Order: sequence, then structure tokens, then C-alpha cells
Amino acid sequence: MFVAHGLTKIYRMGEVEVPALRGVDLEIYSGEFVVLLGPSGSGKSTLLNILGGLDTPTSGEAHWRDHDLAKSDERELTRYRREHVGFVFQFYNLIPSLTVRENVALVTDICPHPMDVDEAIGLVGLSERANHFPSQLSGGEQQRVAIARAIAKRPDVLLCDEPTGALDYTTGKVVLEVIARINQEFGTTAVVITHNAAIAGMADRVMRLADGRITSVEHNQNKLRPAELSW
Ligand SMILES: Nc1ncnc2c1ncn2[C@@H]1O[C@H](COP(=O)(O)OP(=O)(O)OP(=O)(O)O)[C@@H](O)[C@H]1O
Repeated sequence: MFVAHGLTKIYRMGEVEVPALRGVDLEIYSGEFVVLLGPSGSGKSTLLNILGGLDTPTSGEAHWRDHDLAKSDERELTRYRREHVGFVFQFYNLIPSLTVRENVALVTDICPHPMDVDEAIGLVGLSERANHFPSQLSGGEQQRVAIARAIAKRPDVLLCDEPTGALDYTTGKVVLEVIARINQEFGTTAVVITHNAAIAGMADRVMRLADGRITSVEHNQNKLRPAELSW
């Protein structure tokens, strides 16, 4: 689904150049669950943002199917994101003045083949809370709304940047269960960034980054359910 070759990203801030990616090659297959692990500053978010069309590389190739993400203009990237990519971030970015249902409907109103809003909310186990506002929900519930919003467009890929970073142990596992379920039931490719090495246990493949490079890629022989993970 994704192929990258020699991907680099250098952020320029005045005179200072910050190399975030220093030549990344990767392939991600359709339907896979990939975990990206690595220390702070190793380039994980930069890589995810390029795969999601939120940022562009300085050099190198990045393809999503037959789309050339490195050469796409802003309009093409917006369309790519809207039609194909669901994002989940550490902070939920819900609109406080809208209910759960309205937050999810924001997305279904602008994409071509959306899921029914209530179906998406049901998939994350929040049907009873559809008319509540974000402030009436716990952090884990708000993250599940963010996931419902991301999947309601029926994305081909779900890109998650530290989805459990702000959550406690138990709530984090519930959120991971939801992501695993979407990956399995819909075949949605999932790429999840985490600092937590235990979460790697639920991946098909684990990619480790250090200093802007992929340093290892491991296949998981015994993929675990989130409930079986402990940290
Ligand atoms: N917009 C930006 N402008 C300048 N430098 C940036 C920008 N975004 C990222 N960087 C730098 O690029 C490098 C990689 O950052 P990135 O956020 O991709 O790492 P990360 O592995 O996701 O880190 P973390 O786990 O802390 O989120 C860091 O040195 C960071 O300071």
C-alpha cells in the first residue's frame, strides 16, 4: 500500500537545518497492522505525516498505491487525506460545542462513501453517548469518538500518532482494542506510533526508528490481543 525510497525530511528554521528523516525505505502492505517505535525525535511523526499527506518530503519517493505523495500538490494531498486516510492523534481534537454524533457527522458530510454515523459510533461502543458533549466524556471515550470520526469515512488506512499517550493503562487498552477491531473487521491498514514497546506485541510488523532512519523491521510470530499485553 505504501512504498517509500530514500525519504528525507529537513526542516529549515532560518539558518538552522533539522534533519528529521535521513533516508527511509519502507513497504507497508494492505491490511497490515504496523507499529512504529523509536525514541523522541527519531522521526516517527514526520514519517507518519508524510504517509498521511500532511507533510511532504525534502527528497525521495513516497507512494500510496499509484499516488505519488512526494509530487502531489496541496489540492491532491487534501483529496488523498479526505478520501483515504483516517487520523488519530494523542489529543482528540473534538469540537467542544458539538455532540458526539455531530463531531462524527462533520466528516461524513464531506467524504464520498461514508459509514452511517451511528454505525461508526456503535463500532467504538459509544451508542449510548451519541448525544453527549466531549466535556461529558472521559479521555478514553473522547479518543474513541476521535476513532469513530476517523473510521466513518471508511478510510483505507488509519494513521495513529500516540493514540494512548494521554490515557491510563486500562483505558489505553480499550482504545487499542478498537483500533485492532477496525483493522481486523474492515481490513483497514493501521500504522500506530508509540513509545510503549509492549504495544508492539499486537502488530504484524514492528519498525524501529532511530535518528531519522529505520534500524529494524520485525515480523511478529505471535500477534497478541491488546488484552494480552501488559506493561
Ligand atoms: N515543524 C518542525 N520544524 C522544525 N523541526 C521539526 C518540526 N517537526 C519536527 N521537527 C524535528 O524533527 C525531528 C523529528 O521529529 P518527530 O516529531 O518526527 O519525531 P518523533 O519521533 O515523532 O518524536 P516524539 O516521539 O517526541 O513525538 C526532531 O528533531 C524535531 O525537533
